[in-house]
Amino acid sequence: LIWVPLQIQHHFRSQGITGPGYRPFLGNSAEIRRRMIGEAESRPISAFTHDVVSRSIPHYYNWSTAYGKTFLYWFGPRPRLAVSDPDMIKEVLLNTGGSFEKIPFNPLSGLLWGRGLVGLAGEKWAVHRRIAALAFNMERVKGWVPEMVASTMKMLQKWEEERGGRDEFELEVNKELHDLSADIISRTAFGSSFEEGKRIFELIDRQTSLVLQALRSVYIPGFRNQDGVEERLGVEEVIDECKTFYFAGRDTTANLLTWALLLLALHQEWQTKAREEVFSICRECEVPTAENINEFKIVSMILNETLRLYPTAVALMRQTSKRVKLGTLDVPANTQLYLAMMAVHHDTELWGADANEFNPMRFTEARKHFAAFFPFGLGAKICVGQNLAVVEAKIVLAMIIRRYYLSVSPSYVHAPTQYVTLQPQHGAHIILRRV
Ligand code: HEM
Repeated sequence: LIWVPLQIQHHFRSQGITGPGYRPFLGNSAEIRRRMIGEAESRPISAFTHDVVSRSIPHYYNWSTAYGKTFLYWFGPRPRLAVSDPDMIKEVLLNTGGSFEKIPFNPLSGLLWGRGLVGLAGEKWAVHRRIAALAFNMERVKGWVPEMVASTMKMLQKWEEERGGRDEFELEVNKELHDLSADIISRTAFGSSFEEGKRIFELIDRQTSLVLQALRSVYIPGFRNQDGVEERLGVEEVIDECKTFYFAGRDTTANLLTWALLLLALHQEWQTKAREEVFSICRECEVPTAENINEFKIVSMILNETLRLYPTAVALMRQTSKRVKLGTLDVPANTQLYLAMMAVHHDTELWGADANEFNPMRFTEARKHFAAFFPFGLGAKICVGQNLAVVEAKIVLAMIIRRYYLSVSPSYVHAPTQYVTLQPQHGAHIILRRV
């Protein structure tokens, strides 16, 4: 617990990589949690700026300022290399030689995730991945558009009741969008609705074995592999995947939509542009359809810019399975890698001097670097629910801005915080006025 970490530290120092220094047993974990995150979370950002890296990932911000973009810190006795160089990130995520693996879960998280796609490795992962990719392919996702529209309609009707004839009203949209996102996953992937599934989700949240009985309506297809043999998941495996989709898909999509609404409420000019686009596309049909999903160019740019500034996944983790070369570095086996997505997305060297500004126009230009933007990950383990998330986000955003003008409420406190995903610590208070 002391000798090996010091040796590893020395190994990195001899290659020019320094960091906060190993502390026996806990490493730097306590410092991160108590001092840096605790301090950052106790203070909101005074104005609604998008220069939020220092608040959202304070340990990365403080240490990269002190030690450089690549530095070494300690998660308990495990070395963790923080990386924000896009070439190195590309090397890690696109590697197919098995040099970089996902970090195995601790037993508690393993209970929740362990046997689903997020926690699996090797051949088991490959089988689950093929089946999940089929379940979420674009054709299938497009077929779910009427379900997404129905869920959103239901939410908007509730909002109208809330408005109760007033010109304008205030809403905390983060909670609303979590319920909506849960409803959409249940209707599409599980074939039930959030109301019906509420009890199921409570049970999942508490990790009880009753999940089995509750998820009867699961539909996850089989898959015929190259040799024509059908690959099917067992009931238990399907249940684990449903839990995975529910957890991996609900908060991420809900928070993407929350940040997008907040950004449009702040940047009125883009709200107007987006609304004009929605009106011009959905002229005859009141609501978006599967056919016009691809026509939402401005809405897409806005969603990308939202994911750049407020990436819901924040950072990706891997670990080296053997001694590897990463860039010019010689990295020992079992080194964890913290791929600082949020820092890359805000990097002025990659995005220009206005990297902290909201400017969806930047997505009309070719990107400087392949790995400058990776909100859904890259390579073989790229988000399997990306199609669902993007189609859902376009539909929900289009339907909301078609119906309401948005502005930021004076009660909104800008405090992006990482709680698994990136979320507004004190909620997202928006004032809505009927269009
Ligand atoms: C805005 C919404 C979303 C974002 C930003 C997002 C982000 C990500 C990222 C960054 C990864 C890669 C993790 C890694 O490489 O370590 C990932 C993987 C994954 N995502 Fe998403 N996700 C979103 C929505 C969804 C949805 C809607 C679902 C399912 C219904 C989903 C299911 C998954 C699964 C199962 C994986 C693991 C894939 C694998 O290991 O093969 N995600 N997601």
